[in-house]
Order: sequence, then structure tokens, then C-alpha cells
Amino acid sequence: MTEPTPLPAPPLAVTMGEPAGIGGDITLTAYARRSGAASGARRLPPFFVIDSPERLEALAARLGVPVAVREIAAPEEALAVFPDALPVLRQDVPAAVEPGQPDPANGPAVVAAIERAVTLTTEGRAGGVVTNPINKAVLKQAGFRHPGHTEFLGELAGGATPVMMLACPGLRVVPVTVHLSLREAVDSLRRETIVEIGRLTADGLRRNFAIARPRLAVAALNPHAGEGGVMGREEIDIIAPAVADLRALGIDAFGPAPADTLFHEAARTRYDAALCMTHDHALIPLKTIDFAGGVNVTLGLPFVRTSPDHGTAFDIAGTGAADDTSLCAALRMAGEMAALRRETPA
Ligand SMILES: NC(=O)C1=CN([C@@H]2O[C@H](COP(=O)(O)OP(=O)(O)OC[C@H]3O[C@@H](n4cnc5c(N)ncnc54)[C@H](O)[C@@H]3O)[C@@H](O)[C@H]2O)C=CC1
Ligand SMILES: NCC(=O)COP(=O)(O)O
Repeated sequence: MTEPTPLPAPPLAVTMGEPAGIGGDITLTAYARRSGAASGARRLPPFFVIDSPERLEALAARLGVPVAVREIAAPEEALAVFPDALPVLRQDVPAAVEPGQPDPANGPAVVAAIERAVTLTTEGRAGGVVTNPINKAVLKQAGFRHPGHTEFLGELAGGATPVMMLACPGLRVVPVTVHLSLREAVDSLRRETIVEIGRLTADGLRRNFAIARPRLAVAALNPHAGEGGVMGREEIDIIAPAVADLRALGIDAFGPAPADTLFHEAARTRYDAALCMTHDHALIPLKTIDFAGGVNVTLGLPFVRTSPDHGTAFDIAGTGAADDTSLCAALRMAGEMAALRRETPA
């Protein structure tokens, strides 16, 4: 008896992001090098974008990117269209889009694209969600009440605790506190939060990256890990107890490790992910080492979500200067994560 032919993997759902930002630019140029042949890179997994077909066509003409855009009525059409044209599931934007000049009137369309991508992925009609950057200040003006995608996706997933992780070859970082002022981040630091984020990070590394026994470095908050309490007590009162809790859960964690010596080349070989207490402690090393190739991935969700590591870059939107390397890395990582989840369901 012959084996049944496996069904092809569903296409990834890419959101429009803030339409005045570089999301459209990098989606078009990434699609143009989907085969990987011209750039020498690996090919991209098939995807469709939730956006306005007319605005993407106009943007392709403005940028001089030779990409055909084709509207699809359902994600199931994307695999057949993808070799010849960029498949676009229609999401109209009510206000005219001028690169670099955001209009909060388009906020509801930006949010709807994210919601639709999540719904399609949850239904199994898309393989994962790949988000283009949103502008948090513009969306706030439009009434969006979440600090970013990460928190919104947690809510769309029914109240899951979402964990932001940024990854590039050779480094993964997780900020324990995310979209808060530095003062609020320090004030909000809790032993239980570090333990929960550490536990979800270890789970996420097993499930999405096939790391059987993840090693976690837990970075200090203060200079010299507080120098025995002389430069702050958070290490003694909060972080060291959290590391002990993680170890008691069977997780291979060490720390609090002085943050300034945690990211040089040799140090990076000692862990699979570094938990950092604030956003910039985590993201500065990663974006310094590999801004172009970094990927933002959300762990702790029942579906796959990745994103480029950068923002809306209004200063270069519509100019052709935007580098799509991070989006391409996000697409490849989402494809690999989705494949792993299909092979070994939770
Ligand atoms: N996943 C998301 O939705 C993210 C959204 N953002 C949002 O983006 C907005 C702008 O944030 P910024 O801090 O200014 O960061 P940004 O990443 O948009 O820009 C910082 C600098 O990097 C450059 N840059 C960014 N991406 C680039 C690319 N692909 N190619 C070439 N140059 C690039 C920009 O031109 C700018 O000079 C904010 O509203 C922020 O919240 C930021 C990061 C991630
Ligand atoms: N700096 C990372 C960032 O802002 C990403 O936010 P999110 O929209 O992916 O939650």
C-alpha cells in the first residue's frame, strides 16, 4: 500500500503593520527574493499578506520593485498563487497612505489585520502569524489599549502569558519587563514574574527550537550584580530567589549574572537564552550583534508568531532604503516553528 501524500503546510499570514511604515516595502522586496536564488539565501516559505492590494501595487510601482500583486479570496488560494504573484487577502485602509505620515484613521484596519491573521492561524488555514511593525503611539491615538503586539496576542489567545523573545544566530534574549518606562520596570520586578517568564521560556525553547534541556542565564539588574547589596538589593531580594525557584523546577538556570559580561562571544556559548530584567538590557545586545537578522518571536502562545526585530522606520518608508533581512528571517523562523509543531504537537 502506498503512503498517503502529506498535505502541504498552510501558508503564513503576514499582517500589514502600520501602512505608513516600512512593512509594505519589506514585504514586497522579501517576496521578490522568495526563491532565494538571487541573494544566495534560503528560499522563503509561502505566505500571503493581509493588506490593501491597490496600495501594495502603488507602493511596488513607487519603489520600482517588479512584483505582481494578486488578490485572493481565501488563504487556501495562496499556495497556488505564490510562485507567480504576491497573494493579498483584502484589508482596506480608509485613509490615503503617505509613507512616513501615519494617520490614526487607519488604526482599526491595522488591528483587524492582526486579528484576522490570528483567527486564520487558529483555524489551521494559516501556518503562523508574521507581523509587520506597528507604531504604538499612532495606534494609541486610534484607541488601541495594548502596549504592543505581544500583549494583544496574549489577549487574543484567551489570556495566555506571552513572552517576548528576540533571536539571532548565536543569541536569544528575553526581557522580563517589556513596554514600561525604566522606573516602572524596576518597580514592577517580582520574583514570581521572573519564574513564570523563565518557565515559559524553557518550555518555548523545547517546543519551538527543539532544545531538549534549555540553559537559561538570568541577568542582573544592577551594576556588578548589585555588588553584595552595595549597588542595589534586587539581586538579593528578587533575582537570586527566582533563579533558585527555577532550579527547583528542574530548569538549568544560573544567575544573577552581571549583565555587562553576559553578551561577549565566549559568554554567549554558555546559555540558550538570557533573561534580562528590562527591555533595553535584552534588546541592545541583540540589535548590536545582528540588527538585520534579528527576529522577534512570541513564546507562550498556542500559535506561531514572529516579527522583524525593528520598528516602523518612518524616516525611510517609501524610499527603497528598508532592509528586508529581518522579515525574511522572521518568515523562515515561523516556517520552521510551524513545521516542528506539526511534527510534535503539544
Ligand atoms: N514589532 C513591532 O511592531 C515593533 C514596533 N516598533 C515601533 O516602531 C516605531 C519606531 O520605533 P524606533 O524605536 O524608531 O525603531 P525603528 O526600528 O523603527 O527605527 C530605528 C532606526 O533604524 C532604522 N531601521 C529600522 N528598520 C530598518 C530596516 N529594516 N532597514 C533599514 N533601516 C531600518 C530606522 O530607519 C531608524 O533610523 C515605534 O512606534 C515602536 O514602538 C518597534 C519595534 C518593533
Ligand atoms: N522593541 C520590541 C517591540 O516593540 C516589539 O513589540 P511587539 O509589538 O512585538 O509587542
